[in-house]
Amino acid sequence: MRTINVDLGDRSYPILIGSGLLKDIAHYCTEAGFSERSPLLVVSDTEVAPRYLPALEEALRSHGYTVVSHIMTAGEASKSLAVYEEVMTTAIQAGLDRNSAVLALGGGVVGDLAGFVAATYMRGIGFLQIPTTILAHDSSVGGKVAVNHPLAKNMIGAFYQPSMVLYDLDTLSTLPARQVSSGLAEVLKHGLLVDKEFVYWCRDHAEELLELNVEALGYALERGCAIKADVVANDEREHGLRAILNLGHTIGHAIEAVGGYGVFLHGEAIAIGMAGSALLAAKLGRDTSIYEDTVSMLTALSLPVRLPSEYDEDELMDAMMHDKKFKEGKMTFIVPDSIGSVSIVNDVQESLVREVLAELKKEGRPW
Ligand SMILES: NC(=O)c1ccc[n+]([C@@H]2O[C@H](COP(=O)([O-])OP(=O)(O)OC[C@H]3O[C@@H](n4cnc5c(N)ncnc54)[C@H](O)[C@@H]3O)[C@@H](O)[C@H]2O)c1
Ligand SMILES: O=C(O)C(=O)C[C@@H](O)[C@H](O)[C@H](O)COP(=O)(O)O
Ligand SMILES: [Zn+2]
Repeated sequence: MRTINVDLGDRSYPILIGSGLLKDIAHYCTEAGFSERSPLLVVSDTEVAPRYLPALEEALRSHGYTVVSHIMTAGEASKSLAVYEEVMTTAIQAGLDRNSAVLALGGGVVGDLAGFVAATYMRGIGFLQIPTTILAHDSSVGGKVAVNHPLAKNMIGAFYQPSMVLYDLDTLSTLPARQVSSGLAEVLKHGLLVDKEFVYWCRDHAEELLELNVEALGYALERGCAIKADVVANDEREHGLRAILNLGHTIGHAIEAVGGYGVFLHGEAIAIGMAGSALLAAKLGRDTSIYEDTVSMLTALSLPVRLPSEYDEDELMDAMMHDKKFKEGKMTFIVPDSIGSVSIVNDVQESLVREVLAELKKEGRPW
């Protein structure tokens, strides 16, 4: 088993990555301090629950826990205030109390929504993340929990750390290929931020990663989680450094909101956004090889790097004005300086962003 600690003082917690962890769920709940006298709420979705929920419930009940489960429709469209209210109704009807906990069994959609329920039910109860997608190595760590507003991603949320992240690699074997690539976009992102060697390792092991080779995947998730944990430990509430985790997200979130949630998967939208950030880097005087390398690595992971022509640039610009880094009338972008190093650039000219969007729609090299 691989263990990474998220170092946040009295809110520190471990990320456990390994095979077969779910059968010991009751042990981990006890370790997290969850009481057997208060009901637990498991939140999952219609793809994950049939595969992994019955065994999880049984393992908890056989150790004396009372469990109630809420199964939401799979997909990004469920990350909404309406579904949040439905889960809250389940929690209230099941009699969850202040010593209860929410267990998020699923990908980032389940984790973000269930975490927001945990953060707000009776002003905060216990929370355990059980990620089942590659992408969720990112979403389960760091405590950003939220639901979407139709006009902007993750607009309604909180910072609320889990007590533990329990990453059972066995669950990843049932992921569809498109979800594998989407998750690898955020793995690559973590490398692009701070670790050039890891980026090239990802490129060299792209095939193994896409085939879900357990050794390669275990290492990639451990490295991705470790990079994220380190950034979060240094700037939990995004006063500065943490903004780098948003590489590709200014454009990516706009694509998700404008196209409709779930049309492009989160990792796919972020892949196009990272290609856009690399184009912006070139416009700001960085080496064009950053764009070439970024695009070739995204392509190796079967990720999109082009924006479909029907995406309206005015609508995308409007959506970007709702980005959380749009402050005091200024657009901030995370811009690569080289592979494995980025800067936070404030006050990016709107005209440059429009040029990037136009070029993202074109086939072939922009120069
Ligand atoms: N909180 C954060 O810091 C953070 C970080 C990154 C992304 N996010 C959010 O995460 C979300 C995307 O996460 P995601 O890609 O995991 O999406 P997701 O939760 O929708 O999961 C993707 C799809 O895979 C299915 N699935 C999940 N596990 C499976 C398994 N083991 N086998 C078969 N199918 C499985 C799901 O049912 C879903 O259809 C976005 O909403 C994004 O904004 C949050
Ligand atoms: O944890 C972070 O910080 C991130 O930015 C990670 C992102 O991958 C993630 O998509 C996050 O939800 C975006 O946050 P937001 O504050 O831009 O909504
Ligand atoms: Zn993301």
